[in-house]
Amino acid sequence: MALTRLIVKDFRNIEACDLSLSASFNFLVGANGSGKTSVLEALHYLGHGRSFRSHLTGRVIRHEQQELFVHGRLQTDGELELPLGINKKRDGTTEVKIGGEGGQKLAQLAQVLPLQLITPEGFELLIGGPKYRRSFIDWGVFHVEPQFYHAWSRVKRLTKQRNALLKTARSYRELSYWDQELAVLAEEISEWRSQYLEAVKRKAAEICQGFLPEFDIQLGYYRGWEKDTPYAELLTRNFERDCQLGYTASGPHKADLRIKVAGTPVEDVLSRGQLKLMVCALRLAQGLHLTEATGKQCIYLIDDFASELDSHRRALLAQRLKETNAQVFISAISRDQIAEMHDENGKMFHVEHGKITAG
Ligand SMILES: Nc1ncnc2c1ncn2[C@@H]1O[C@H](COP(=O)(O)OP(=O)(O)OP(=O)(O)O)[C@@H](O)[C@H]1O
Repeated sequence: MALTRLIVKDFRNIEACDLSLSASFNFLVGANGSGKTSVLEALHYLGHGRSFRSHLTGRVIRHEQQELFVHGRLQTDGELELPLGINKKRDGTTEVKIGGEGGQKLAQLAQVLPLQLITPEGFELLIGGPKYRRSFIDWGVFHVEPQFYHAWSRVKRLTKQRNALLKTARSYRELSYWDQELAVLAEEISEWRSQYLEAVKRKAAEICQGFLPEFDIQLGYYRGWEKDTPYAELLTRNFERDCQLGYTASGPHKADLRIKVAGTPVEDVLSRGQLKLMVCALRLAQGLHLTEATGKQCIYLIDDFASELDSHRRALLAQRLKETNAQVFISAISRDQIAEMHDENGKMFHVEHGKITAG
């Protein structure tokens, strides 16, 4: 599965580009501020309907323009190509097209175009708050478990509604009806997350063994509330405390992935380069599991590939990426930085002042 073509219009400093892509490695090389990350950001926009750099659409649309446009052609199994498109206007209106049909949801776009992003700020996954690791887990569960999206949206809505009720409720009876549904869905989601992590953990451990053989890395899943207690029981038991707090203190919205090296949090042990490799190992493991579980392949977007990595580690990462047979987009400031990645089927794009040329 790969994008064969990418058309971008009025996105950051890119006025217009139409790129014919390689199904393996696509290198974006150019000076600082030339627009390399903007190409990756446009691809991310096509898969998620949002930027990974700004929540404000106005920042992403090219200055003085009213709308941006990203269009891709996705080669799936067989000969057929699926056209995908997103158009976003300054007033916030979004139009998503899949297979030429408008009115599609962003979640459907995310479903057909699984992307994995690795940026120099990607350490957040390891050292940032639990929300980064929850979204790591949920990316995978979303792709392998068709019921997840609906169940998780419902849990978020029910928890919000519960938090509002906690501020006025006089007795647990006022919440119990809603909690029944919440408890069932929370248990289901936690089980999916747990199963997913079990599978990914094995793959991540094997990749880490190659990247960081000197460390014994452990991944532990925390479902968001104590072990062995059914969620329904916890909600009842914590009612008074939740009322005092004004929100639901425990639950799947507090789930986390605890990552340690010999019992110590990773940020206290690993160097920046090692942290980057660990992030790459986790994301590669997710991609491999996706292919195994669904037959789909994810597309890797790697911004500033060389940062923090010595040439030996770059070669290791390049090798592992090649083995996945996935489509990869890599940005770098110079060709030297990607020398370890030579790929006969790859394509090189030169980026300069928002203009992108192949060659
Ligand atoms: N909305 C916008 N309209 C026009 N230009 C923009 C907009 N937003 C950002 N820019 C400019 O786009 C350029 C591209 O930035 P980008 O981050 O893509 O560069 P880069 O090649 O990845 O740089 P680096 O190597 O430093 O990471 C920057 O010069 C930035 O000032």
